[in-house]
Amino acid sequence: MSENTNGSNQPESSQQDSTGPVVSGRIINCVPQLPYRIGRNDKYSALRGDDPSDEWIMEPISGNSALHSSLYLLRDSPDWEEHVIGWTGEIDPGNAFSYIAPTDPQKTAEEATEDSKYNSQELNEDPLYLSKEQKRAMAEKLQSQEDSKNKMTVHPVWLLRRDQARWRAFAEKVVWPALHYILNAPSDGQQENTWWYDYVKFNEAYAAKVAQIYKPGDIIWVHDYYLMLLPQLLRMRFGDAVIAYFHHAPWPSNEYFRCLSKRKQLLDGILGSNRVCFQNDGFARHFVSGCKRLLDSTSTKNRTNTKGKDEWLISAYGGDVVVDSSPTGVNTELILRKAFTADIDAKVETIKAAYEGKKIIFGRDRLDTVRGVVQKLQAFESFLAMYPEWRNKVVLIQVSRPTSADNALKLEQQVNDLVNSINSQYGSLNFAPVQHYHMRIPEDVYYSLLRAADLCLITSVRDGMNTTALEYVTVKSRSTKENCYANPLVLSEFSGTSTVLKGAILVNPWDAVAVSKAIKKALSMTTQEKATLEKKLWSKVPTTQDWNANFLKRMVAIAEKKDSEDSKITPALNRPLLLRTYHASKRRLFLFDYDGTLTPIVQDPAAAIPSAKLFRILSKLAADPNNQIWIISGRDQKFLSKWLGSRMPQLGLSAEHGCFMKDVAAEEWVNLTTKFDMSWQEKVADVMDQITVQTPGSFVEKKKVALTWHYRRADPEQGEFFASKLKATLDGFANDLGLEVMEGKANVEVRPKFVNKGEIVKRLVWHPLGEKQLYDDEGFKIDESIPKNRLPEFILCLGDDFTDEDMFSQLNDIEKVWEKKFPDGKNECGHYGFYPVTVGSASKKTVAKAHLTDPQQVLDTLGLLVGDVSLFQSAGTVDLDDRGHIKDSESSMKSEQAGVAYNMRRTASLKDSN
Ligand SMILES: O=P(O)(O)OC[C@H]1O[C@H](O[C@H]2O[C@H](CO)[C@@H](O)[C@H](O)[C@H]2O)[C@H](O)[C@@H](O)[C@@H]1O
Ligand SMILES: [Mg+2]
Repeated sequence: MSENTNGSNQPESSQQDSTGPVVSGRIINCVPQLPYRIGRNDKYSALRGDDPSDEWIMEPISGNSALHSSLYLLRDSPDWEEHVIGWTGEIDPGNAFSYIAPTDPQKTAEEATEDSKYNSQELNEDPLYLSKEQKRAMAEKLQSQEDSKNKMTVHPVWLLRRDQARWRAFAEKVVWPALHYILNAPSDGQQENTWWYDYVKFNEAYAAKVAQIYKPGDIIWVHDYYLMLLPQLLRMRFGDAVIAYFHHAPWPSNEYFRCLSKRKQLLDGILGSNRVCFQNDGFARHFVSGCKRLLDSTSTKNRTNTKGKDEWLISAYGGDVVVDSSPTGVNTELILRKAFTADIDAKVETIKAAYEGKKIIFGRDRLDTVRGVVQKLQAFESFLAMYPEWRNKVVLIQVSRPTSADNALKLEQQVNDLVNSINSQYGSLNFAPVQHYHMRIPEDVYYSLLRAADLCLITSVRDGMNTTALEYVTVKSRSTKENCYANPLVLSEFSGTSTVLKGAILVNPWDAVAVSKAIKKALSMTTQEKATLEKKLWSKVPTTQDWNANFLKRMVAIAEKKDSEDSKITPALNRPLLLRTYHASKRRLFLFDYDGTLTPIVQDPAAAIPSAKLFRILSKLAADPNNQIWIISGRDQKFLSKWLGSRMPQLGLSAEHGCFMKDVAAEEWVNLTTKFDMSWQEKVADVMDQITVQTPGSFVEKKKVALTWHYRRADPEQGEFFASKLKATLDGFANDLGLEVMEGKANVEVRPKFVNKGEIVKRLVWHPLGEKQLYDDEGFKIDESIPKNRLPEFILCLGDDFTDEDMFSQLNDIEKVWEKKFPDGKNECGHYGFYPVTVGSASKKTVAKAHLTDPQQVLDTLGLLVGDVSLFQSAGTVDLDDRGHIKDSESSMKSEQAGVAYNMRRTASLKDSN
């Protein structure tokens, strides 16, 4: 199958008209980790001669209950065939290696020492060599964990290198803190770069896995911040795919998100999706705002449904990405079934009896800084201080799940100190008012505590969706003798859950006095008040069933709509493919816009001068005699000559949006507008001057032909307002004068209509590459007799703005002509080597076939072509082996050989011990 110029391995036509079914009925769920823990069973199973796959145990893991219950419900749904792709998590090698050469009483001390040395080295070097057969056996075993009638197929992502925690590092140590309003300490960034490298590879491993099973019409559902790059990696491969990204965690204000060094790459990665969904409107709004500020995206807002939910359309890279919210829920049916059994009734009775005469406040949180355990304890201490009448009458049972966070020990210490302080002040020999359990508790104990509780207290300072709150309200909805029906919930207003349980007693966890008052209020509520509150909350608990159904319903609608022409998504440029085509071609033409493409946009137009890096890369490109480079800009001749032409005469230049041209290696400029009446300039300048007076900070750039009104330094709202006013005024007479009015980046430009960047592109492409440009007074005519082998065979055209669309559409038109004229002239990838690529997302729609995020990515991409930047630095599409090494690299081969050797030794050792 041929690859098209954006690198999808679907035929080009399939990007235009969907070839597969709109929806296939299959969901590919990409989750950060499979819902199982995998580890060695025991060291003896192999010795017993059992099947090697029996050495492994796989057990369901707790945590992330919303996501896991969604996976299980979809598995049982008659409407969908579910595929789950997920990392195995850290595989526990257990004691596996001690039996390679078990200590043999017959051996000498020296031999035994040798053995243990050998074994410990093995363990340290790579405890996780699994042969292909073992991996297959484990995958089958994972599959068989599910019941036989299920329709869920599990596809493990194996990443078996040493230090398996590396795969989490960037997500957990860099992204997670920013999402939770925590700023990391300043650093030289070296370690972060290593983590980033692993993060990219982690995402790429998923992309490779999806590619193995993807069929047109599948819905790909990517979950959470470990996989932010995956949507874009998939978009590069499957231009037509229906991709959703659901962000389970909170999304921060841009003031925090923008502190991440990889902020643009992360946003860019997510925006490969058709839909980006959050737990609530607030998070979605922050995301939209971040995209506007960091990527220069535009957005429109719709109020979509009767529930008053907001929905945005972000125009990113030429396509519309839906941004909305849909809170995850819990499986209320299952919870009620599990929480109300005879066994749990008995456990509730026991708990109640243990704290007879006392009210039970319950909390269960992960022990990290954002779950607010410290705040909770401080508030409880204040409560006992403020309300002495409650002393000895209330107990706080706090279950804190351990974490491996860097600061876990410090936090544990702080929590222990607080618990000790409260218990020593307000407790006695018989009773400690805080019962703190720093552990995971089994599900039955958890349900028993939820049922026994008189109050649930959640004081997190930041979370996406707190399922404990939802589970508590669910359990309290049932009235039984032991259940303490309708007991209330005190909930932090900073928890994502507060946006769905708006009726709960909401508190600011930073205000210990307010929380104390809320505890008092909750504990003093009458039965009637409690029942009313519970009724209100229970009706709002989102269920996983509804979440799945609504989410997928919307995705189906998006899949159906995406076929309409106005909602195409432009994928990221496939740089490996670009590089391949570049190397395989000789007659190469580069057509570059300048501002916003080769240089970043800055406040002052005069300050946007070329960087040393740009010169270095352009010089290297131009040094290859097969390359011809043109800068096609809105800038005037003076600027282009001064900053580019004088330093690199080998560049071709076009100024003022196609009004002037200077041929490659020539000195003189040619004016293509000599025959045009220029009296319009005065009229346009007058109108612009009037608007300038009304818009402080704005100014007019008067070029030889074109005029540009700039408002970047004006107040943004005022600038936008007067820009549209100016455009409307100019549009009123532009057509009659043969002018075009263009809205650019914080500017409004006017030039004669008959010249544009597209006309220049037409002239350059329909021209024997390397020959002098000829001009005559009759204007430019296409010479269709030029043989294909003298025309360019690689054209990279880059531009960021509205005016650059003329270049892209010209290339698209020429491509169509060539399809007819040179049907056999395609390259080995099945196209003509045309790469119309937009930079960023200033214009809402683009006819470009691919995008690059910003000028930095442009330079990286050009650097890639001249060998300055490695493929990896230029980001994306590196195939990995199962251990996370780059496929076919030296380290991959070494690792493979070591694995084979290891397995041989192991087998021999097992034989010996039998
Ligand atoms: O076709 P281009 O090479 O992209 O040039 C388009 C216009 O770019 C310049 O203005 C823009 O860039 C400035 C510097 O970053 C920025 O301050 C301004 O807000 C942008 O509109 C230039 O001044 C114009 O003459 C070009 O037509
Ligand atoms: Mg530009």
